Amino acid sequence: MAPSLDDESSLFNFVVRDGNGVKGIVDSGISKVPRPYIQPPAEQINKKNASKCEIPPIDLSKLDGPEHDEVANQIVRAAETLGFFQVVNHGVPIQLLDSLKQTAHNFFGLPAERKAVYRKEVSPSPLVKYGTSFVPEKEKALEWKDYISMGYTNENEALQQWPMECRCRDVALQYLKTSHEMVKKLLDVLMANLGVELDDSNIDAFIGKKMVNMNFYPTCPNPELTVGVGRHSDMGTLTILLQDGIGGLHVKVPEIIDMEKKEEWVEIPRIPGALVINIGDMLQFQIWSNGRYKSAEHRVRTTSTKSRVSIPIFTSPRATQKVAPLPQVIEKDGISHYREFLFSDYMNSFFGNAHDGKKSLDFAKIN
Ligand SMILES: O=C(O)CCC(=O)C(=O)O
Ligand SMILES: [Fe+2]
Repeated sequence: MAPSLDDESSLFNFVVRDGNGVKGIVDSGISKVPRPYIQPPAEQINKKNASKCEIPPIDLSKLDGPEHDEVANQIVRAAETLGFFQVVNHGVPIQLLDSLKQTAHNFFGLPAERKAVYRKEVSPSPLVKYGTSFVPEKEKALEWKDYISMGYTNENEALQQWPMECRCRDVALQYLKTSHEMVKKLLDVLMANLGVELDDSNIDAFIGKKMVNMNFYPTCPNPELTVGVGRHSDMGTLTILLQDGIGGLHVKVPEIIDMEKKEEWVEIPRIPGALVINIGDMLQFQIWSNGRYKSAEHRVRTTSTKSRVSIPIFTSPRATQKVAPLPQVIEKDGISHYREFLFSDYMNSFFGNAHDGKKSLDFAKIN
């Protein structure tokens, strides 16, 4: 039944509690966004303001050849400046990227009751969660996004617990497997630059946990008033993101001395076959690198023309991992900008609050 969009508590129940999501609102045939989705003016995104981020994609296949050092430098430089870059020839089959996008559209196209069984409160698995917005109970304005997330620590668990609906489990597992070598290579380069050698004994401390999300941003009648995702940085180590041809991922150029457009929002261009890589808070490495690598603030604009999907893999330490700036880095810097903490405490703080730019890092900052 169509919700009464004027009554905010019945709208909330329809979207969040009953699992209809934003998709349900759009399917009910609205011509303007309901009030709870209208962002305060400071958070609204003016499309005309965002210029394209012109940095060319990095060819990862060259890491294995004579141009290794040059490519490694490009990766380090990107991590130290924008905190975002794109890669091509990354080893994930292009056909699989197409299947992932199609699967995401198929899954969110299912009737609400088939998706609602994975809502956190009723999900048959603690690894699998279907939801909408980010932390709807805490947000002043809701985000125009539905998602399903699938946590991964080992293959058996994933095979048994991930949803088989629309082949979600199979394509997401393939995505994880075929991207693992690339993640290792990127981490290897970024760690080597900090003086840390990555091997089988320490890699889990950095990427022992992974999560594949499928994000769905339905068409929005008033893109200028809403956000798909509000300003945030990712909390983990490295994020690998597949976006489609719609666009709308905006990144804030950090306040650093030698880059044009600082403090401005730039849009990450859509490059067919490319994957977007970004640095998360841990890696900001911010923490492990003592702030040398940047976990950039980003957000997503909605559009009125077509629904958009994106499929990130979030890599992070396991919940029980202690995290602090690396001794090799402290020795060089002579000062530590972050205290030691348990990763589960950082996660609780991150998921316990609405998106608020880079405030998440305050949890660990030493002032
Ligand atoms: O959809 C996108 O392009 C980005 C999504 C994002 O930032 C996130 O899920 O953390
Ligand atoms: Fe993000």
